[in-house]
Amino acid sequence: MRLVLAPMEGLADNVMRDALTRVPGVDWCVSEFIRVTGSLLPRRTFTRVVPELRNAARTRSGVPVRVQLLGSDPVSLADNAARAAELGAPVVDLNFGCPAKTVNRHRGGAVLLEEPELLFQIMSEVRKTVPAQVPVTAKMRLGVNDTTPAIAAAQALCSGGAAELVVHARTKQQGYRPPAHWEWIARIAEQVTVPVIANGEIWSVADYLRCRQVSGLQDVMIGRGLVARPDLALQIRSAAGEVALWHWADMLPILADFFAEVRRKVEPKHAPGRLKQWLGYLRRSYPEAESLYGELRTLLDPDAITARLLRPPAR
Ligand SMILES: Cc1cc2nc3c(=O)[nH]c(=O)nc-3n(C[C@H](O)[C@H](O)[C@H](O)COP(=O)(O)O)c2cc1C
Repeated sequence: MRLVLAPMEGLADNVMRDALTRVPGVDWCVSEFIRVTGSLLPRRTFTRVVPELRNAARTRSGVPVRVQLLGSDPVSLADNAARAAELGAPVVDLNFGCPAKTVNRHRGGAVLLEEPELLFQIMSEVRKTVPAQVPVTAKMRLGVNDTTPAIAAAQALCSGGAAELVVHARTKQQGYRPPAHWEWIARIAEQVTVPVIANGEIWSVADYLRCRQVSGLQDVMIGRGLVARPDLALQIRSAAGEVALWHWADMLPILADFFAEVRRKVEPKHAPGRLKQWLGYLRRSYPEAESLYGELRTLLDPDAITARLLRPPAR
């Protein structure tokens, strides 16, 4: 079983990846996408989005981080993929799932799913250019407005040389609206010869088990579910899958460190917002997060927030 932290631009940055991988259970992370628009990007662009490249492409807890690129031009994607590999990316991942309007308008992300020939060209050019020992993988949705392109897109990516596919089981039009259509992951997996990883709407062990049953796959990528429940991978790994192995008190030092890192790396005016963003997810899983989230409205002084996080729980 492989459990992966999903790439999430603006949410799972390196500070969040560091925090989430302090809880055991995640096999690897995928970086936020690096947008490739035609030129060879400077090395600093890669290390800005993926600072882990300076740490042998690992989070502080030693979990590998793969580098994700987004674009539509085969040659410049290939050149930038080769640069990512040269900088130490263990795997280069290509994003064919982004639904963002500006990205799609510039022919990137999910819209390319309707162009299997271009998908093939991109993947083969990138595969040809990146050193053979560095796998190239892809992340896709099921289509743009409907699922018609799903199988052809997956096959094109695999024929082009993708070593693995992550399938986010929704179309672009479905955005992030539940449910995720895991049955489509099974259909795709039947039609390709590379390993497939299931993705979409796994928030609990029960969701994982249902996804496994419907998709027929053990390996999953989890995004928002891990932000909301940082021990979800650990729970899934626990034999019964029902015991909470991580408690709210275990989260507090991680939250305090996360906030300290955010204060070091993010503009001060955005720092409390970042903590609030995470607490917004955590309160789905931990009732204790609710009061902290409520207090943040009045508690905008960063030192007070840190002190509050580290205060021993009331008896
Ligand atoms: C805030 C946010 C940002 C995202 N950014 C990316 C991204 O940079 N690259 C990518 O391939 N997918 C991105 N995604 C999609 C996720 O990787 C994942 O496919 C999606 O959230 C479904 O998984 P989940 O239900 O487990 O969250 C993003 C999702 C969210 C919510």
